[in-house]
Amino acid sequence: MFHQQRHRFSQPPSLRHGQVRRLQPHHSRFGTLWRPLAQPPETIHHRDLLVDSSEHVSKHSKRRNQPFIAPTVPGSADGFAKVELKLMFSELTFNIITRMMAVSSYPGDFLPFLQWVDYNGYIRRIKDLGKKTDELMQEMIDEHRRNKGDLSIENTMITHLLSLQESQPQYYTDVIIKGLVQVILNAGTDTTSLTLEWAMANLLNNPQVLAKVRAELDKHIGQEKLVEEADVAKLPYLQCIISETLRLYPAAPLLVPHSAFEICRIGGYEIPKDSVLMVNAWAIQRDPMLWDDPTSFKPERFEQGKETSDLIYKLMPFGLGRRACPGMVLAQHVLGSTLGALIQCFEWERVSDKAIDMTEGQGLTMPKVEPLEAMCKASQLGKKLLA
Ligand code: HEM
Repeated sequence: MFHQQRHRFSQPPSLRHGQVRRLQPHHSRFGTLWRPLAQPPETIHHRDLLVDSSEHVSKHSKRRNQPFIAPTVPGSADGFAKVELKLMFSELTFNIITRMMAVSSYPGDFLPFLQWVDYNGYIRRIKDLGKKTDELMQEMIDEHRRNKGDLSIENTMITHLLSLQESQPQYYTDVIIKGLVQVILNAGTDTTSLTLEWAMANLLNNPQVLAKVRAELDKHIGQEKLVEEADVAKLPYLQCIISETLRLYPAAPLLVPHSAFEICRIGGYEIPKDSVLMVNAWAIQRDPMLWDDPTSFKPERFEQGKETSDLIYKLMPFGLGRRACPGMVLAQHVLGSTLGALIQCFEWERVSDKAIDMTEGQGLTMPKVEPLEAMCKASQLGKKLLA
């Protein structure tokens, strides 16, 4: 019997790029926060995150007292349960980014903003939402100001920006800080959650790949402990799956527009000064001149020793050069540990025998037209953690 419920989960913030530290819960007036352990082993411990998610409430004040939500999928301990992954991944990445910026989690306040597409009253709605978003971000800043010196917020992005405001008040105004917060939110959430969705869709359509990565996880991590961020380095096939997903489904298929400061030559073409240049990474990453069997999902192509020459010029999901994505390392940590944990904790199947529809939708980022749903059943470790 399938359980048709929707579930959500989230994780703690990854820390600054490349920095991986173990977190411990700290109960403060902001709710349950996660702070680095005084003594590393330098890793985030997912087991610490498994806390009750049943109290997901919409009131802003109440949500603040809520701990992190973990991958709890009711029904999955007894058999296969249906789960909508798109929503889960959106909340997960949104929580990670907001916690990195401000510790608290604000998905309910922002989700309407992410879902504003509507035919009627478009401009008015955008203005209203812009105002609400601005108020919410101003509140994040004011709250940090009121609680200056509080250890629980000492390492958030907003705290660092406010300290820059003290030394350079003309530049780091509240408006600039809100702009930076907004940029990170926009750039970091959708991209990561869409990539997770594409990766899971590919795994569900390629059960042999899923079986192979499960074997890798069993061999290197086992069912006694949950995969941690630091373990991802020991899981080359999982990393190949992430590369292959980003090759076929780059979240920003045209990267972002670049402008030429000077005349330059690219691929034999002269690019006039001030031209706006769009790079079609999607096409380059599927170019039959560059890749064997380019449209097939084959993580093996990235296995050691293969595809090393010129890889940097033909695989560019994070862009290249000095304006390349600054969130790349963070994204890779989140993608690796989230996919690893999902594969370790659950068996996965499609909702029907039909292959998952991989049609790409439109947008600044590249969504999957059909939001991904799947059936999952808790593994031995999953059951233990959910118990
Ligand atoms: C799978 C996840 C992600 C993908 C595929 C991705 C991809 C990209 C791409 C293609 C660009 C433009 C690069 C260029 O101009 O050539 C970009 C820029 C950017 N990304 Fe990401 N990104 C991801 C995750 C993140 C995360 C997690 C963050 C932050 C927490 C982030 C923050 C940014 C920022 C701030 C920029 C603008 C950089 C600039 O203009 O100098 N991204 N990203």
